[in-house]
Amino acid sequence: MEEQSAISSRDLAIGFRSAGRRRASLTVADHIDINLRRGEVVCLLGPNGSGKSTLIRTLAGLHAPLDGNIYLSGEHITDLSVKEISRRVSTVLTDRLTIGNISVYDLVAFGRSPYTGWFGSLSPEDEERVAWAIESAGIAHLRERDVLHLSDGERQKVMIARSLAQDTSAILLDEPTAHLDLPNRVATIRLLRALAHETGKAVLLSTHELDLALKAADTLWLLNQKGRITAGTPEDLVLDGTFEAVFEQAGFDFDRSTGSVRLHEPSRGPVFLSGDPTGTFWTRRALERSGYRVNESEKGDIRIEIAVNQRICGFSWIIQCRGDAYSHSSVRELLVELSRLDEAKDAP
Ligand SMILES: Nc1ncnc2c1ncn2[C@@H]1O[C@H](COP(=O)(O)OP(=O)(O)OP(=O)(O)O)[C@@H](O)[C@H]1O
Repeated sequence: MEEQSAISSRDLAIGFRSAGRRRASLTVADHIDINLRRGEVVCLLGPNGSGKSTLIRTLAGLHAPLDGNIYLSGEHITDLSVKEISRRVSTVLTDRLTIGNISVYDLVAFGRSPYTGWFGSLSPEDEERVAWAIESAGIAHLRERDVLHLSDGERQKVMIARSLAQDTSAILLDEPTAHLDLPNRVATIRLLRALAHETGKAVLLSTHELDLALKAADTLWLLNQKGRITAGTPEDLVLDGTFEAVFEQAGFDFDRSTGSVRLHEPSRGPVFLSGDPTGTFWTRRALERSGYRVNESEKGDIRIEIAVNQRICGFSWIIQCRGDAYSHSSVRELLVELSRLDEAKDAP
């Protein structure tokens, strides 16, 4: 529904204009018709250089489009003043901070400038919003620190807090989790999802973390190397093969059955696993790393049953191979046994 649209584009072309006559302008992507709706988290994925940052900057009004139209809450971006744009869209970009001698609190408070003016004083409501943004981003302990002396991850969270303080209907973030450790990545994604789903904001974030995007996004925008965007629900794009196609290049092997990237070409097996789901999951990982093809069907010489062993508060693995059974109590033992069985099979 158009009234739910925070940002949309029609026949948009993005790229870089030449500075002089001798250089041609670079079209990064064109014919872009997207709709970023309130209340949803969209992850923008694409190979290096496909144009994710350029798209984010263009949609935020920070970079001029080559052609086409951008609408913020239904209004053409060129009909809006800079202040009106900054009340509708906030950004968290990858640029390094060039200002120093300013505290985290003051930088986050700058997020209120579309409402107060650069030198305007904060109202009690503004202060409340800044305090909420600092608390939500988990940076209360950094309030008085100089922004120049923050770690990359801390700075990233401060920029997210500033964007929250800006209180816009759309939040656009370029690789917001790049410098964050796993707990902070999870916290940031949870926060962004809560903002979208509970307060109706539209969230667009670019990332190279395929797994995170597949789990976090309500909608994926896949930008391929030819500048084409395909939008859809993550699972639909995996099942119809679009997801793999976008990253198609030698050595990239996405396993649709597990939703993860395969690092190793299987050369042994197949092995059939059954039993406890947690044990099966981790056993599969170890087997695939060791070059085994793990099979869904019961066909094959080797079958492994994984059970929870109450007596030792752990797991046990029973290998059934050519009429014999072998019992083991660790993945390491299991791998050694499988190697031995492999060698025995190949022996003359
Ligand atoms: N200032 C510029 N002038 C000319 N071309 C540029 C400029 N900045 C980026 N490009 C080119 O535009 C294309 C898109 O770049 P962009 O940074 O948007 O890609 P990206 O998908 O964000 O890449 P990455 O995943 O590596 O961060 C690339 O080919 C890049 O070389």
